Amino acid sequence: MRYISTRGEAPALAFSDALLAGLARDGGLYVPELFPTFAAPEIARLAGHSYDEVAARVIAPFVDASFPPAVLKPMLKEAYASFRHPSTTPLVEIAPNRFVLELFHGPTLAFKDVAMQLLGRMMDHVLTERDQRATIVGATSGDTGSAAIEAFRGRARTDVFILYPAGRVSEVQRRQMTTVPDANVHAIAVEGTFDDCQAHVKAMFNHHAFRDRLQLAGVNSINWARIVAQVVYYFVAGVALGAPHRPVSFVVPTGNFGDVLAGYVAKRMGLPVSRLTIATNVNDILVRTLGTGRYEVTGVVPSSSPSMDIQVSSNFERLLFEALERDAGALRGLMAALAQSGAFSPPARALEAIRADFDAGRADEAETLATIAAVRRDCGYLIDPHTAVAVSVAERIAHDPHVPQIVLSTAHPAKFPDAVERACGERPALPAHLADLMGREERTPTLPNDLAAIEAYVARHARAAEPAA
Ligand SMILES: Cc1ncc(COP(=O)(O)O)c(C=O)c1O
Ligand SMILES: N[C@@H](CCOP(=O)(O)O)C(=O)O
Repeated sequence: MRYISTRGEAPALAFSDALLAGLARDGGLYVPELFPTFAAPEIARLAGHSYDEVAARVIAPFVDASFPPAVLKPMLKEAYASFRHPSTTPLVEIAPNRFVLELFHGPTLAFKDVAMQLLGRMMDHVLTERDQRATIVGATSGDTGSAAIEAFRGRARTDVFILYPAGRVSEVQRRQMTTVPDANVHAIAVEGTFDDCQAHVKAMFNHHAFRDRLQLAGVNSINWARIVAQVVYYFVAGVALGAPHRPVSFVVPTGNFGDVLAGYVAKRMGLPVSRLTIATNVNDILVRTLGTGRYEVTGVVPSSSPSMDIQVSSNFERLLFEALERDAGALRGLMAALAQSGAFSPPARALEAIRADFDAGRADEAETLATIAAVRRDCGYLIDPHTAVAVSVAERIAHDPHVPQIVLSTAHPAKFPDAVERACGERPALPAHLADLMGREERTPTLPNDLAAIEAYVARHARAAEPAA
């Protein structure tokens, strides 16, 4: 399997090279040359296997010679051994034929751990094979950062620099990043929004001299390995609820579009997915795009689901590439319009292709908080604000009641105790391994919203230019 850039002007790479490359050198995102497919009997045979066994089968067609089964299988076993639930990603029925897929049983209490626990091991493996170091730069609206820090802390071959928007993540999220004492970890507060942080990360990749000198690598969902690891739980949940013998649908709390894109990939691989519903908070650029046909960036509005306070939805580019029938020139045109005027209008046939697979809905603040309260009252079940956005949309979107509807639960409620308490009067406690989080010492520089200042900081603290130990 080779990986090509959505912008069509970067060299095609093998999996391990795409894993370390992050953003393609033409500014695009890597995608597989083609989507591997599973026939219905192969999908049926996934039933009854553990999470890591299913992962080994789903991921195998995407990787290269660095990850033969003898490497990949134990790596997956070890990655998911850190999850606190024996099923890794269990399903809970909250209404007839409506299920919550709990993705937050990993070490940092968000769905990002599912991919990041694997990505950390994969990168370390390739860097060791090549006797290389890397400087990881990432942007976070709260959860990618802590998951990446947890996955890479203390690793000899990597330094991790995470940019987060100052004052725009929850206190638990911030402390999960800023209280990690390992010397290779740098959690940096940036005086801007998540979109600013993500733009700085992409700009560092597009600054080729800087990128090469520091041996930059990416752990955001610009990294294809993140997407692949997330495809697994769509198969796990779908098969548990009757696929391939019957279709299932998914409702996905969405910001940067990595998670719901993984659902689309699962569908392209043969999982019978009837609908993929994009659920957003008031930062609803994707809902507006599907509704009006115009992708138009407006200002970010802070919400009680801060991880989804995103306007520039990075992975939408991968979907557009597919919807444009992989016409990289056409995609470059849309991305140039976005860079120039903050907006573009996909051609009608691309929009039609997107609407054939996706629905979209949004939940405002009142709806989100009311949903937390209602689910607690009616089901005795506590959900976080991101999950609540999706449950709220799931309840309102047109849907075939015979098709199981799976709502992705992307974070543990204890990551957002203030919002949950405001909604239902109950303050969820952190699990035992984080019980003393609020008392731990923080370490976090604040930098201006300025690329040069951020690059200077990274260059001063990264060890990548030194020879590997
Ligand atoms: C808790 C939570 N829910 C939902 C999302 C949105 O996921 P994505 O960015 O993959 O669309 C995020 C951020 O990625 C998140 O941290
Ligand atoms: N919501 C995310 C934003 C970054 O998304 P990613 O999937 O591209 O890493 C976060 O919590 O940081």
